[in-house]
Amino acid sequence: MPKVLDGATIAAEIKQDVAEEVKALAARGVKPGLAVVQVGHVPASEIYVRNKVQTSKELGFLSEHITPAETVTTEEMLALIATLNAREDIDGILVQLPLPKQVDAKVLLDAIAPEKDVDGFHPVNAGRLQAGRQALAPCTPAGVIEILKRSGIPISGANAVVVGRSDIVGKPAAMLLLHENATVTICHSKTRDLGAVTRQADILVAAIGRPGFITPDMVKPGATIIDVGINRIDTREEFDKFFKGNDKREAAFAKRGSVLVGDVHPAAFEVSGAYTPVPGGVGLLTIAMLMANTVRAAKIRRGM
Ligand SMILES: Nc1nc(=O)c2c([nH]1)NC[C@@H]1CN(c3ccc(C(=O)N[C@@H](CCC(=O)O)C(=O)O)cc3)C=[N+]21
Repeated sequence: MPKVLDGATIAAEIKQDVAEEVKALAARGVKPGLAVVQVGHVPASEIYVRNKVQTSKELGFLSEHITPAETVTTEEMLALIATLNAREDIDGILVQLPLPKQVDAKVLLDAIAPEKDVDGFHPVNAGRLQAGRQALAPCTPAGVIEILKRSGIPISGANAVVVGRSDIVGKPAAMLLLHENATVTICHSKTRDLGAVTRQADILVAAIGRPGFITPDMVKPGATIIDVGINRIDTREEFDKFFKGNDKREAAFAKRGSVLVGDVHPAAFEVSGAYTPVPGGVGLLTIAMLMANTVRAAKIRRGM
């Protein structure tokens, strides 16, 4: 039976560590400050943002939830970011994605002061990460490394295969794995004979954004699978592709009319030695690492 790498347990450990650091900072008169900017009402953003704001409050941060209207302009957003950049009490700025189409997301993300960029999306942080300098790394890939380390899965010397090359997940995950001395391969939609490559993986990171894309034949028996995908399934046909005969998921589907599935087909997990479930895996780590990044940003920026 494969081992389930429980995101909730590991996230709780990280948050415990962050809480200790917050206590030590408080003794020195410092409170980490996080500003979460949420534009308009993207249904998917509601849960995530609520979770981020709530967690930062629980940990004793100064927490600000800023909610510009759906109709906000790029100029207005730039003015907001300039204000947050200048504020002494704010250590981290997060602009929740996606943004409405009249707002130029790239221009905005590039305007966030790199030392306050707790998402690790700024090109300066991407460059620092790749150059092996002190950097704020993107939260999801940082969470992937934490899961592996805290679960005692050896990274050094392992064959790590990352499927997906996004700037937010795939690329930085590959870089972080490389820094941990894995032998890293990045695959994508043009990769020839993808299964032959993924079957070499001791650590398989799935960050494609397509439900159940990784099938059992693509997995080396005993491999560790980290499933980064979060896809909502809301038709019976799709449901049956992944969860036919699964009573627990059936109940969830009946209750809410939808369920989440990762980028890995549930049957592929059965071939693995250990895997992160969806939900309850990497997503929870993303939030915990945002908290860790904010404390780190506070310490660096305040010279501590
Ligand atoms: N600037 C920015 N930074 C982000 O980090 C960012 C973003 N924009 N836009 C959207 C994505 C998505 N994201 C998630 C965070 C937590 C869960 C999470 O907690 N998931 C839980 C619950 C999932 C559920 O029940 O819906 C789980 O996987 O178990 C998922 C996804 C952060 N993102």
